[in-house]
Amino acid sequence: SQRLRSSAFGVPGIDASFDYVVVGGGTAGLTIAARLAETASVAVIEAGGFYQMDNGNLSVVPRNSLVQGVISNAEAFPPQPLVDWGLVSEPQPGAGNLRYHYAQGKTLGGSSALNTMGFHRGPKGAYERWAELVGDQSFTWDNLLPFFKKSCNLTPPDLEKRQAANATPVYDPRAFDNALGGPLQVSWANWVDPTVIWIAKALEQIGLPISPTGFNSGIITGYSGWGTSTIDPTHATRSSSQTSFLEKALDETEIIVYPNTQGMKVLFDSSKKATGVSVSTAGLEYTISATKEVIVSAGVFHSPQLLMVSGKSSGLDPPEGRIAHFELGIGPQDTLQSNGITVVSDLPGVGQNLWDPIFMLVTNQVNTPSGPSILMDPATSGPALADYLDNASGPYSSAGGHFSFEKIPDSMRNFTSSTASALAEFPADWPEIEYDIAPFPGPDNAVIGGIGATLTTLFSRGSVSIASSSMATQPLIDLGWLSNPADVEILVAAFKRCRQLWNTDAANSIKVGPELVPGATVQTDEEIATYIRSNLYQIFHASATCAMGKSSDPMAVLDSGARVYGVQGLRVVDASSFPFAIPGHPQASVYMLAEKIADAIKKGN
Ligand SMILES: Cc1cc2nc3c(=O)[nH]c(=O)nc-3n(C[C@H](O)[C@H](O)[C@H](O)COP(=O)(O)OP(=O)(O)OC[C@H]3O[C@@H](n4cnc5c(N)ncnc54)[C@H](O)[C@@H]3O)c2cc1C
Repeated sequence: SQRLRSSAFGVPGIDASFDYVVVGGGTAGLTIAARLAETASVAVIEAGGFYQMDNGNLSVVPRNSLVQGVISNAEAFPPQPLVDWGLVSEPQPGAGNLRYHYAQGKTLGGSSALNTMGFHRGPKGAYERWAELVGDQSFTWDNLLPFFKKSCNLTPPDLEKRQAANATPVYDPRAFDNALGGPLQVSWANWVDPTVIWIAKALEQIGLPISPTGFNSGIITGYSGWGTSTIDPTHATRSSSQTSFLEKALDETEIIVYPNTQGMKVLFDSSKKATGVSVSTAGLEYTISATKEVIVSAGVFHSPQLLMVSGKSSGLDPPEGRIAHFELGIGPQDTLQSNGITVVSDLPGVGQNLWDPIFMLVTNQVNTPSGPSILMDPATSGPALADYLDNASGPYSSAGGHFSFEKIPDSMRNFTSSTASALAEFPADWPEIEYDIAPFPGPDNAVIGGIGATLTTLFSRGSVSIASSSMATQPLIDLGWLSNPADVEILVAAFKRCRQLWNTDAANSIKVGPELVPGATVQTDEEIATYIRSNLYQIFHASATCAMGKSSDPMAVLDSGARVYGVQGLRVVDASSFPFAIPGHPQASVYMLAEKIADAIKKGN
């Protein structure tokens, strides 16, 4: 018989034991927990609650994902403490020496509940590189495709609702297999912004034709096109790991969730096997034990932090005569020791290798009707709301959904030889730039068109470290922005491409007045670089702070099964486990990885 929904939640303050304990009920965490719960007992420890209650329509309505204040990268961002961790970076010398707020979901669903819903898979070459770096052919595109497919369900585009003949999605349906019953909803938005349609035309005019396969078949570079989003098309609401994987698991398994509960330390026995997690719910501390494994899925900043401050033990031989409980950590020895933590596994790579793809914008005023102007004008905003509620279409139903990727064309590659040879190391199908189109509101109901360029080959590396031995203290985040001059060179070339885009016939037909930002005074490479350094944004694709790699790689943290080197019974499965930032948007790969590792665990690997 069906259990009560309320039976699915753990009782705070009471110790309990499960086969698997997953720390972090985010994108990867809920996916792996839901899959493991099909055959085992599983607890999920999540620091946040339900975003539908804690962030209302801001997290549910697609349009709002683009405009919610919490995605501001300003140090003085508008806080949303119930759904965002409020992380702020260390000053970034490469980017105006400013500190940047970096939104990260703190809710069941994690960042899949805060993101802008773009969904696509990376290029085949990126996964071949992953396979090479970890020495495991199960990471090649062909071998990963079943896990990509398993996670999601595709709904074909609704052309009647989209009402945009110039934005008809082209895709290869063989990239999906709905018969597998993947719970994540993937679809095309039921509305397309007219400004985006014009700029998409401009992209074609600079040499990026519409992709014949779409962006889920492992081919992305050299194409533009209408991409999929994690939107449930029935009501045009967000599909997150919570609405998909967790909902399914709550109905069909015995999964137990501890919401509003923070994992504070992983616990180990004397053989360095993870035995559970010390957790805290509103200050109440207790232990959730794992008879089989602890899986850390706390995201790109908190997973390395948790490894570094974990855990506690009374069983290991105490150093220097200390007895009973002492702090243990997994990570760089120096960092741990200076925070009074005893090293359980000296892994210098923990928190290192942070890839954070960055982007910058060139903007112009445009004369096209657009989401921002439609929703600001009372004459059109009411009908738009009715269209959303009645038909699941109109501006509220879309979070964007246009992708394009390229390598900088030969005619514009004035790179230094060191940058050129570094770029040549990337696989041939790995793009250097992604273009993102964003219409936003200007003064007097004007529409500003933004063409953004994101670096997808990235040479700068940041890091995550700790300021104390407690998870209650924010991690120290150095984003590393533009610390490598090659990134500046490539972004300068990308900036010029953005101007080329704005000077196509298509863009000229909607442009009003002179370039707004940065404007005509910025011309030389040096002026462009200066502009970029002080107008830089993250695209929230930070990855690879607990990178997988071969055991011979001193910076590797995880083996290809996502097991932490040097201890037993502990894996890290989330965007931190990637060896690099997958070019483009990562969430499809996060879901895939969680599916893959769940499958491996179930098969005893
Ligand atoms: C604003 C924004 C926009 C984005 N847009 C896109 C997009 O359009 N397309 C795309 O593909 N990707 C996008 N991304 C990136 C993508 O969403 C993330 O890469 C992905 O969701 C990361 O998944 P994860 O499992 O690694 O971490 P998360 O989903 O962030 O999950 C980590 C979870 O762990 C919890 N947690 C952390 N520490 C603890 C602890 N100690 N105890 C208990 N719980 C803990 C957190 O609360 C969170 O729920 C975006 C991200 C953001 C933030």
